Amino acid sequence: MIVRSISLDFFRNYLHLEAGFHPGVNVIYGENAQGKTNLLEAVAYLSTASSHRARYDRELIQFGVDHAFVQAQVSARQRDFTLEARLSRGGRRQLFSNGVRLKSAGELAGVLNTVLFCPEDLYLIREGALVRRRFLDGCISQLRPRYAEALAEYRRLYEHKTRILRDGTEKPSLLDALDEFNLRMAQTGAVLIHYRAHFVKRLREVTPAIHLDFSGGRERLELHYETVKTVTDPEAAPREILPQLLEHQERHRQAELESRQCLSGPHKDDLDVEIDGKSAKTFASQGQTRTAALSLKLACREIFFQETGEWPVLLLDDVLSELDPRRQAFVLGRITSGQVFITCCEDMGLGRLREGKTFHIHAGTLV
Ligand SMILES: Nc1ncnc2c1ncn2[C@@H]1O[C@H](COP(=O)(O)OP(=O)(O)OP(=O)(O)O)[C@@H](O)[C@H]1O
Repeated sequence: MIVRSISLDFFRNYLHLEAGFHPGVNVIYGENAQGKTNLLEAVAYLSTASSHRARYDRELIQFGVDHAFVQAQVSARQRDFTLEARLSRGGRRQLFSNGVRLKSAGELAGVLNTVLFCPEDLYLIREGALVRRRFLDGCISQLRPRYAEALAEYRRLYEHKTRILRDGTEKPSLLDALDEFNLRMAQTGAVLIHYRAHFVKRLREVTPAIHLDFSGGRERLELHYETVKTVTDPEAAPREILPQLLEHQERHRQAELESRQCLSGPHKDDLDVEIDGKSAKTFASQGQTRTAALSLKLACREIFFQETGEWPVLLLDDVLSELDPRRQAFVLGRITSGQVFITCCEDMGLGRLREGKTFHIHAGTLV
């Protein structure tokens, strides 16, 4: 899939931008705080309807303005699409594909897939479980619209149940709804566990070989999906997982009431990474955890290709300058096909690696 061009209005620090891209490598360089990441963020938004660094859509709208528009011409599945996002400070965002309003964000991923890689991702292994869950959720949501819907539903239920537990002591009648919320969370949670287990299975097929190659044949990487303890087979059908989740909830009922927190469910899942049989989070060096994080991201890109038959658009935001020359060479050697956007502070001559185009961004304009 290829983003042929983009047009931005009032998006972050861009008053108006029109840019045509190369199907190969697009290097975007400029000084700090000029709008390089904002441009990648706009491309990513058209595939996930979310931003890796904004909590709310309104953060993407230019200061002092009420609306922002992002539009791109995309080629995918041998067809051309015009994808558009209209953001509004007061109202709901609207998404369009070829002028037709989309019902859900998941429909964008049916056209455009992106894999974004930024310096924070280098801490994927070291940080808490939340970042690894986000990594899994981001990948699976793009591949499986049903997962994205279940995830959104689970988040809504989680927020609601948390409020019930928090306010239940002062207002005991709220607790009457607890059983209903437990059942719905277990039903939706079973779907999440099933999809996560299958995606981790794919990661286990692809990532170790990349990591072995990356570490010069020295390190063996293993991945384990960790979920609710009572689930015996996370790859099983959701209906088989459901009673096991209900059992876990029941066992933790009292503890949830006492702590006023949701303690049972896949919102505590983790992806455990081991290098040579030892937990990478606890024992691996900084270099090893970086290599493992890069391997996971590159594996994700390859799984997208296997699933869709097309390379997702790769967005490398400032990540190359964070890597030593050997890791830089490995990453660049691995991405010999598909469209890539690379941001950096100076023209590193990366465009010469493959055919491409170089853009100089200054103060939200193309120089
Ligand atoms: N909603 C907004 N409206 C206007 N400007 C914004 C908005 N959000 C962010 N900015 C500004 O956009 C500018 C550019 O941000 P961006 O993150 O794209 O920089 P960058 O070129 O990637 O820099 P760096 O190399 O430091 O990562 C910043 O100065 C920031 O203040």
